Amino acid sequence: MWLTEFDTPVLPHEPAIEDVPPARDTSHGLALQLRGIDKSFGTRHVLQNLDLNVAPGEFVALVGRSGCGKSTLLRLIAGLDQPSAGLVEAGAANERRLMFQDARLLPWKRVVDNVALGLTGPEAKSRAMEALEQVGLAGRGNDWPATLSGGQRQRVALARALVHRPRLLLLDEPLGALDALTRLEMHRLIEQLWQRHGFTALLVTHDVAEAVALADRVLLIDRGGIALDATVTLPRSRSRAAPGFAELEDRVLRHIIGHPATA
Ligand SMILES: Nc1ncnc2c1ncn2[C@@H]1O[C@H](COP(=O)(O)OP(=O)(O)OP(=O)(O)O)[C@@H](O)[C@H]1O
Repeated sequence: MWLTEFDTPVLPHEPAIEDVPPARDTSHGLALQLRGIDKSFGTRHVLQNLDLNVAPGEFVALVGRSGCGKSTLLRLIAGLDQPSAGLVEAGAANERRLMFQDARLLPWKRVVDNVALGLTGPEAKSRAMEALEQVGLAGRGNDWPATLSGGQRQRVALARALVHRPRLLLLDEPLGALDALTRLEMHRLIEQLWQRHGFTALLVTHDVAEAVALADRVLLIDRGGIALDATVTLPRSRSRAAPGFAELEDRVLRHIIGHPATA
């Protein structure tokens, strides 16, 4: 499917992206609350009795072995699938946006029209242009998606999410297909946009260093639950060479391979 599942119309008189208030609390003061989540596919129990609280504006990374259920969890939070049991409270559906590893742009629409998808009213195009500017693609709005690099396409996908001013941005391996340098540039961009707009971010990644670089908390999913919830207090923006970075990365990696450090 080409369209994201979140292409909901936005009122034309809504303020520009810069005017967005920080992420609003749910009734619990949380951006996201999961209680007792079970998810099974037939006899395969992927998630079991999983609880999670995420505060507004937090940046949380989900890591874990392939097949541990990271994407399944993100899909439940996005509302694309339902848990077998348990409660998901993640705010209004039109305040959540999901970004995937592939940008899923419509090849027959120009870049700006891809970003404006789902917007209505006379300001739709200018808002889309503004979002493109924020991701460093001012001037590329009239180009076709096929003329963009992989990294640029992911920037467009980011602009397409941001133009809806999400309170919760769900990122499912969005940088997984990019080269190392482009990934680092995208880290910086995502961090800047998160700091500027105040949305809550949930990032699924295979790359523990990426998780440590970006997240306030790194969650390890294992055997259906959260096996590690590591708070990252390193100052931003983080360099892999910074004191403490490698130690934290190593700690998470050791948990993933099943040999947590004892000290
Ligand atoms: N629609 C589905 N039907 C049946 N099984 C599914 C479905 N979706 C996911 N699964 C299974 O659930 C488990 C978790 O899958 P999921 O995609 O969430 O893992 P993941 O941690 O995101 O993996 P990866 O890191 O490789 O992307 C896997 O065993 C997968 O085969």
